Parts: sequence; C-alpha cells; structure tokens
Amino acid sequence: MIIGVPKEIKNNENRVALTPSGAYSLVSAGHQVLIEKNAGAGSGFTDAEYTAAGARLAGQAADAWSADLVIKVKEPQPSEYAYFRKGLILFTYLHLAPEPELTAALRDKGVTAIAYETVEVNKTLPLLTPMSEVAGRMAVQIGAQFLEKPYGGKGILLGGVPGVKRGKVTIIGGGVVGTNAAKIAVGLGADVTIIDLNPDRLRQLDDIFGARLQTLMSNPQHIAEAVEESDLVIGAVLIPGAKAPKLVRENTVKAMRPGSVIVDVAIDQGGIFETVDRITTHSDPTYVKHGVVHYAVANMPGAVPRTSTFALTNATLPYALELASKGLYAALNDRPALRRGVNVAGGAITYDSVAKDLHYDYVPVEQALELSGSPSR
Ligand SMILES: NC(=O)C1=CN([C@@H]2O[C@H](COP(=O)(O)OP(=O)(O)OC[C@H]3O[C@@H](n4cnc5c(N)ncnc54)[C@H](O)[C@@H]3O)[C@@H](O)[C@H]2O)C=CC1
Ligand SMILES: CC(=O)C(=O)O
Ligand SMILES: [Mg+2]
Repeated sequence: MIIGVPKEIKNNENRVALTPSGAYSLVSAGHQVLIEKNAGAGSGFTDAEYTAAGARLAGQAADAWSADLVIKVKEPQPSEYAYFRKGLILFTYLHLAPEPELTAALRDKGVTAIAYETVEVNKTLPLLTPMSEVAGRMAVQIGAQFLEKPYGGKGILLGGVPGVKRGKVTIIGGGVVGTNAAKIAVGLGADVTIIDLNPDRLRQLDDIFGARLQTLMSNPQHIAEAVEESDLVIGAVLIPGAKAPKLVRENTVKAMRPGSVIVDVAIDQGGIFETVDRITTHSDPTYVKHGVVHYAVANMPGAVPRTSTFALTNATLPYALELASKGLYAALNDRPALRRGVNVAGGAITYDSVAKDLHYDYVPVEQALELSGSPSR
C-alpha cells in the first residue's frame, strides 16, 4: 500500500505522524511511504533520514494526500478538505463532535476516517493516552508560567516556600490527563484537588497519591467550591467522542480571584468551562475573562514535538502497519479496537456520540462498510 504523510499545517503543530524508524518498518513490510518534504523538520527529523529509511519525498502536500492511506497528527484544516476523496483512508486525531464542517466534508466525499482518539481497547484509548500524558504534564507547567506576574497571573509560586502558603490546583477529570497533571502538581509541592465522577477512579487515585492529593466526587457544588478558591484549574474531562460537558459555570469563574489561571485541556472536545468560548493557539495562547487568564490550546503536545512524535508514533505504528498490510476490511474485521476508531465511512457517521452531537443518523460501521466477522464491541 502507499502511505502518505503530509506536513502538519495547524498553528505551531510541529509533530509528524511517522518517525524515520516508523517509515523503515512500513517499507520493510513491503509498503511505499510518501512523506512531504520537511514534514519531520519540526520534530528534528531531516528529509535525508526518511530517504535513508526507504521513504520517498513528496514535493507537494497534494502528492502525499494522493496515497491510499494518509496518516496525520491533527484534524485536517479547511485548506486540506480539497484532498478528500472516495477510497481515501485517513488515520489521525479528528475530534469531530465540535467540528461540523470537517465532519460534513469527510462524509460527503466518502472518506473512511479513523480517529486516533476513539480507537478503544478494554475501555482504554491507547492512541489518545500518550498525548494525554504529555498534555497533562504540560498543563501544570503552563499554568505555573501564566501564574507569574509578567505573564498576567497573580504572581504565585505553586509550591510556595517555607512560611508561605502553597498554591491551590484543582483538576477536573481524573483520567490520563488528570493523573499526569496531578503527578507534576504534587511534585511541585502544590495543594492539589482532583474531581472525578467515577468512584473507582477516585479510589485508584487515592491509592496512588495517598494524603498528597485530595479527591472529590464530581458534582456542581464541589466543582464551584474548589474552582473558586483555586489559583490554577485544569479541565481534563472526557466522554469519548462526545462534546465535553460544560461543568464550570461562568459565575464560578467570576468568583475566582483575579490573576488565577484556567487551562482547559478538554478544549479539543469543546472544553468544560462556560467562559472558554474559543480555541487559542500556541502563538496567542491566552485571553483574560473576568480577570482570569484562560488557556485553551487544542494541540498542546505540538509544542514539545520531539517528545510527542516519539510517544505518538510508538502507539500508532502497529495500527498503521496492520491497516497497510491487511487492507481496510481485513484490518477492521480482525481488530475490534480499530473498528471503534472509525468515525466516518461509506458516506455515514459511524461513531454514536459524534452522530448524536452533530444530529446525524448513526450507522454502525458494520453496515456502512458491509463488514463481515464479529461485531465491534
Ligand atoms: N488540548 C490538547 O492538546 C489535548 C487534549 N486532550 C484531551 O483531554 C481530555 C481528557 O483526556 P484523557 O485524560 O485522556 O481522558 P480519560 O478518559 O483518561 O479521562 C477522562 C476522565 O473524565 C472523567 N469524567 C467524565 N465525566 C466527568 C464529570 N462530569 N466530572 C468529572 N470527571 C468526569 C472520567 O471519569 C475520566 O476519569 C480529552 O478531551 C482529550 O482529547 C488530550 C491530549 C491533548
Ligand atoms: C489529542 C490531541 O488533541 C493532540 O494531541 O493534539
Ligand atoms: Mg479542531
């Protein structure tokens, strides 16, 4: 199969979907890799490293997009919709619930779109996890920076110093992002609270962190109280595929002290704060509302591309290899995890919560692609 790797064009997106060693694995399995010139530059990989691995260079984005299977990092940007066509298999982050135009373009053109973030194994999301680890860890380091006075914050050091109070951090959502944020916040010596809806998750977090972390059941009262008294609040909730619930009310943000900071990591699914009404970018990452600094960058790992590209491709490569070697139908028949990743196929929306949020009829992927074999879980 021919596998295309376009250069990412989202603001400050420096990751690339394939490392030279990933290209070598695909070529060794008998495939052709067509990578756009300079696609790896932001992650520190030269074109020569890719050609040495057996890949061919594509002079234009259109050439990389002409492949049978296109692997990417971020959701296609509007200028890329022109490359969509029937028969194309697209494997990337999609986050379709807050992206009606992208969803319509994929569906209308008959693309088979497999979303990294909904590939699912035993209720875990193996292709989201590595980037959630990165973003969770970054969320605290970014929050700490914007709490500094020159960056618009109230001038608080999260760990405090002897004789002076520590900063308060509240993390809403105790999954992968939340746990990784907690690790860094606890490590810095902050006063950390984590809020989740799942009592088993709260128990696990209590076992991991003990008395260094306050766990709280998610409800409107706990959220309002914890947020109002926090210096840094991190949004880390996910309902897979669906638009994020707005859990933090505008009045609660108004009650925060000026110079406090919100980092809404869940912005890629629409965000959990009522006051987060726009996606920000690495080149203009914050805005101030009700005196509170808001950070809502939807591709946070793009700022640490060297770490993130290795972490992402460690996870995606086995699936890309399986798709390329078996072809779409056999790969989806053999691997229920991959089947759960299919969001759009055969001109239909094949992921239930995406269909619901965007008001489409949901068509099971088995029906949309007339798959045989066992139904997906
Ligand atoms: N902005 C960015 O650059 C990035 C964003 N993300 C996003 O971060 C979000 C979180 O991802 P993960 O941690 O991997 O998800 P996860 O599935 O590991 O964790 C989500 C947690 O939210 C909890 N939750 C669900 N409803 C809740 C509620 N009402 N109140 C409190 N907790 C609730 C769940 O119980 C679960 O523990 C996702 O939207 C993901 O796409 C991930 C990586 C990068
Ligand atoms: C998960 C995601 O949105 C990202 O890594 O950019
Ligand atoms: Mg988007």
